[in-house]
Amino acid sequence: MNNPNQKSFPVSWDQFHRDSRALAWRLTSIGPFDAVVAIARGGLVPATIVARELNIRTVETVAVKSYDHQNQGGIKVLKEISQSILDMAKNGAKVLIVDDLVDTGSTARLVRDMLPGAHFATVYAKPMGRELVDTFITEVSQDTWIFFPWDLDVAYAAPIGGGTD
Ligand SMILES: O=P(O)(O)OC[C@H]1O[C@H](OP(=O)(O)OP(=O)(O)O)[C@H](O)[C@@H]1O
Ligand SMILES: O=c1[nH]c(=O)c2nc[nH]c2[nH]1
Ligand SMILES: [Mg+2]
Repeated sequence: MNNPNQKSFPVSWDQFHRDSRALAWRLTSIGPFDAVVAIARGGLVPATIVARELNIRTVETVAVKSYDHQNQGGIKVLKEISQSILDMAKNGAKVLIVDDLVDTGSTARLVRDMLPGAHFATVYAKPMGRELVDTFITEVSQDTWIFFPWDLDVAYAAPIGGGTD
């Protein structure tokens, strides 16, 4: 269930672009990478930005679903990593896995097992999953829900001091 004491961290498109670029900067000293694997859906946006900045043209997806809105359900792999990428990795290619965030770490654990030698990068990380990520940009507390720009709309905000404007 949604936790009423949960803090919220809304992220704008502009901020997400800047944070994803910062991730790309941090990865320049670790690469070069031969391929990117984006964890769909949330990892698609940062993976596109990172692949563009690092000039990586081979982009693969693995689709994992763990949450229905803010509720964590059973984790499901909806699309596996293609055999050609698994073969590349086995033959020594450097593969970068990208997701938007790591929370409990269950998605990261699952995908890391598919590509044990790959570098795992996320834009945001919560403490429970942080150890599973090789590179991330911003840590938020475990009781914070990150609202991504693709899940948001512009809406009226009541004045901080109460009442209406
Ligand atoms: O560390 P965890 O507790 O596993 O949570 C992190 C995962 O949860 C979200 O994906 P979600 O399953 O909501 O699917 P989506 O990417 O399609 O939004 C997010 O994009 C991460 O992939
Ligand atoms: O949009 C999201 N924000 C989060 O904080 C989160 N944690 C797991 N899955 C998540 N999705
Ligand atoms: Mg996801």
